[in-house]
Amino acid sequence: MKIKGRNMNTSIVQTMINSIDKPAIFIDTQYTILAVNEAYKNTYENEVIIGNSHCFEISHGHTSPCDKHGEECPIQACIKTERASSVVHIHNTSQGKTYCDILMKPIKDADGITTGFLEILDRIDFAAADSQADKMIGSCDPFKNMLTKINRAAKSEIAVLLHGETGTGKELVAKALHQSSRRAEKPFVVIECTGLNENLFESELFGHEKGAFTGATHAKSGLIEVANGGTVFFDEIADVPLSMQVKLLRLLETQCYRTVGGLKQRKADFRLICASHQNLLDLVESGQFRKDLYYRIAGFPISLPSLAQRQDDIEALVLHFLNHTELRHKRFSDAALKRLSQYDFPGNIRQLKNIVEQATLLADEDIIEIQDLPEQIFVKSAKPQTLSDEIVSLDVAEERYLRQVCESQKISIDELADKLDVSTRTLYRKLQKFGLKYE
Ligand SMILES: Nc1ncnc2c1ncn2[C@@H]1O[C@H](COP(=O)(O)OP(=O)(O)OP(=O)(O)O)[C@@H](O)[C@H]1O
Repeated sequence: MKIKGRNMNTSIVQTMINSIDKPAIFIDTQYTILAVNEAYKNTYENEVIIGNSHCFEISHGHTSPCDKHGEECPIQACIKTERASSVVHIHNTSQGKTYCDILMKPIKDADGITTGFLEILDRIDFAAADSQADKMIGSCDPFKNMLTKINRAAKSEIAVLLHGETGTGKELVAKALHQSSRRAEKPFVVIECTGLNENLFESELFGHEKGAFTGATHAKSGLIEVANGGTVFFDEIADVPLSMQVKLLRLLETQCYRTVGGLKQRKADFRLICASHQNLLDLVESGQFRKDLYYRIAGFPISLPSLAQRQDDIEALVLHFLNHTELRHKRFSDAALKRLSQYDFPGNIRQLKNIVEQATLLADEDIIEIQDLPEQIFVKSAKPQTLSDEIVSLDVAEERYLRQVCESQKISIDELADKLDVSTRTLYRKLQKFGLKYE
């Protein structure tokens, strides 16, 4: 990328910045702010001095660029790829630490030389790095990647398909999508697809007229009508019976429906979000889910990471759930937190929440120790260990592998050391280092 110093028409840039309805700045290649709009100034407490302040000083209170503080710098990505780049950062705004979806665009002159970068901010209000009521909590990379997708999808009407193991937060994400959308003031309606037979599904969805079937003593509105103008969340969409899938497809394609026993066509107006813990493409392959319906609902697929992929977030989530108990003055000991971070949580965030609630009740003292954790933590999970895409240090990989071996092997410690190709003494030393026991 060809880069030029600070030699450009700042009044043109200022006019461009002023026309942007989100907080925006123009910065030169040395991170100095050369133009700023009112929305940006109002976002931060730190005062912007044109030609003097650096972006990282205003947004983070740092004295050097973000990549020197363990965060990705979107300017570096722009320089590398010569294209716009985006990243999710936590900024110190006038409302405290706030997630922001940052879009960075290189600005070139007539000769194709980059004269600086346009930074546009989009606040993400539905998430926080540390405990805040009614927010999604987390800060690890898989969580931040998910936030970007949620934030982008929320701005459009596209049909979103959420895929994640049970308890990973699919309903919470669906609510965040709704609350960040233009439909936020309208209803958010959940349709639990599990256990609904064909008749029930149709009358729940579309409503029924008086006398439409035995027991229909009065007319009843369907959930599609209740959701008018808002969002409908179909939870566990894979459980919709095949015979009903075609009716659902017709509703989505035509946005029209009839109540059970009714003749009049009604117009539906809702944004569609679906969720499944199963891989729908596998179900399409095996003929259990209609391909046409799949492509209709999977406009924008979002995968939710399991808690095992979010080990760095466990402590923040523990504190968050603790804050929501009546015994919020209690604290988890370091050892108890470490034990929690070693467990792989087949029930994901919901299970962690339950465990925190149980442990606060079980602990007689204000400090919650390992022995206060519920027994399930000490029972080997049936979930097979697989290699994830996450890159961890060799030290962490060694710890995880040893933990897995300790839980699964029944041979003597000498035999185990032999198989691991270390001396028994070395094995004991490693077990001690990671706080593991081989029994
Ligand atoms: N990032 C998060 N921060 C804080 N709480 C969370 C987060 N994600 C999920 N939770 C909480 O975890 C619990 C489970 O979340 P939710 O019901 O949304 O999961 P789910 O994937 O829809 O579960 P299921 O597949 O069983 O329907 C809820 O109490 C929710 O508030």
